[in-house]
Amino acid sequence: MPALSTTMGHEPGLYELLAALPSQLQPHVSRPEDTSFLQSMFRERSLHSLIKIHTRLQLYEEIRPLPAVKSVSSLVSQLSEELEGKTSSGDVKELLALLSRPHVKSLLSVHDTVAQKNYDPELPPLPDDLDEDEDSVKIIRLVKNKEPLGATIRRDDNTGAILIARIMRGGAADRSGLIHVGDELKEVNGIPVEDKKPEEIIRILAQSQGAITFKVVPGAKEEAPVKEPKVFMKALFDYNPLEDKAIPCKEAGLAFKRGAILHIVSQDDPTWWQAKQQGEANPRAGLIPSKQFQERRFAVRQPVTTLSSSVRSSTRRTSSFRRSFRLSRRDKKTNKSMYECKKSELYDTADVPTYEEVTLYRRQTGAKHRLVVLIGPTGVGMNALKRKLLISDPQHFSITIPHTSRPKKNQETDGVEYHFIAKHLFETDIHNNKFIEYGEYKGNYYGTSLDSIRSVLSKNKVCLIDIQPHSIKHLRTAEFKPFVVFIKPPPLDRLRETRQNAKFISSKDDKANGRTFTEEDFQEMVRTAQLMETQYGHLFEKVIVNDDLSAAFSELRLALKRIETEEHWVPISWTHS
Ligand SMILES: Nc1ncnc2c1ncn2[C@@H]1O[C@H](COP(=O)(O)OP(=O)(O)OP(=O)(O)O)[C@@H](O)[C@H]1O
Repeated sequence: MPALSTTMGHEPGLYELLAALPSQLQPHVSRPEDTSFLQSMFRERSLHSLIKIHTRLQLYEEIRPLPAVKSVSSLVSQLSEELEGKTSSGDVKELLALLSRPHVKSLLSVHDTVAQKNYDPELPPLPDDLDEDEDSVKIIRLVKNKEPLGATIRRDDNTGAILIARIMRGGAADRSGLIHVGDELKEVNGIPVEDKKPEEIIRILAQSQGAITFKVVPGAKEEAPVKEPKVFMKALFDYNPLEDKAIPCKEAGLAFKRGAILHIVSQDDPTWWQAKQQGEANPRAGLIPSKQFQERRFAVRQPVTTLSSSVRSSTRRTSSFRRSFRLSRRDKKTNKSMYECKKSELYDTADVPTYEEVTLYRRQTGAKHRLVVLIGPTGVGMNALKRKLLISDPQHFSITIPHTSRPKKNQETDGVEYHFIAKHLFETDIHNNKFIEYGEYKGNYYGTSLDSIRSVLSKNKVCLIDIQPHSIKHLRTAEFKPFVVFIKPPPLDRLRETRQNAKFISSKDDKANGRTFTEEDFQEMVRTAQLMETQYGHLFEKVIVNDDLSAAFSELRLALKRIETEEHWVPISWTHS
């Protein structure tokens, strides 16, 4: 192929690139006819001309020429008039002949249009014989690219008219500002829609490409310009409009995952809100089920399997290390009852995971830290992670001191290993809801009190606790602002590999009883983790898979650093106490 001309001199690189393109593209082109097509395309004179124009335009961008006069046509007609009487000179005759040529006249007129920036088309005058009573009809032309138009339609039950039901915020229809809710649709691309079903109209729209013409009768009241409300919701469930039978228009729906932050731009419709996903570039809002509607739908569904939330007894004593008291210590006798299916349990509608209103929050320097709550199946490594955090920075991290009603041993100090209190006082505290969790082991009570958490937080330290997931809701207050981290076991093969030498009970006290993990332990761990995630996943702000312990620790450390220093989303109710 001959080298392309580089005589323009401005962009030799571009010409060289064009010349080199066919050989560069060679490996990607399989058919010979495609190769010859490419070669002839790059040789094409019009392409070369386009490049020249492009280069010139770039030059103009830099110099930006300004017109000397705005109306050169009138100047020329003045000049022609003055020269009319002096036609004796041959030059004057030639000039007059030139100036009167249609091409030159058109060129001058184009110059004036550009100089005056007069680009608007001239509209024909309105006819004089307009019927005042006739509905004013608007003809609207929208250019449709790949994105949907962002409007939904419905048939009016009384009149049978096809009306615009919704305009999606930020969508093509909304951006045009020409179509409004309540407008009556008469025609699409010249096809009358009165006798058509909404689905048929949608099909016509979907099949149309490029410019679409609508004939509409404007609705009675124009929508007042709406200010986008600043409501942000955290999604507590996964949503896929394509699987939702109730949504009025699947294409208009917005899919999202649990944990997504949604900017709710319209709550006008009590059933279908409009929302945009925070942090996503798409300017068009999509339909999502409203909180109320989603709650109603969920309320009729029963959870298949739930982790029991009522087990309060038969627990083992926790280790001296584990001061944050936890009832899930695996005990062959009690384990079954803790995780069994409770089909009879009524689903608490307050727990229906739909949306939670959130706001951005940044911890002020010196303000109390958020309470760090680790959740996970027994044996997954919560203690190991807490221990690593404590060792990494003992001035910064701390754990709670549990209460017990058992007698103090000689080597123990009250308020160090435990707060030792009498049984009847323990029972009074249980009665007064002073414990976040408590249990009984060999006739003695053990428990973690809310005050023990407060005590750590008031020292301006990060308090680390691990609790049963059903206890989280009692801590979800402005006071504690819990940061809930789910410690998840890796897949079974990785559990077997990484826990070969690990002891089930990790504490010093229980070392004598420590044994290695069995296959049953691993399966139980994975199964429980799945149940926890299904039932309480919406409460987890962070999920860390504890495969390699050091990696899990680094991930946890980083997450904790972030919530201490960076802005992040928290429930709005936590910020105005
Ligand atoms: N990623 C890991 N790789 C290998 N061993 C691990 C890992 N994480 C934890 N372990 C080991 O597994 C055992 C159980 O861990 P740990 O006691 O921290 O679990 P836990 O979640 O606190 O359970 P429990 O609630 O029963 O106390 C310990 O011996 C610990 O050292």
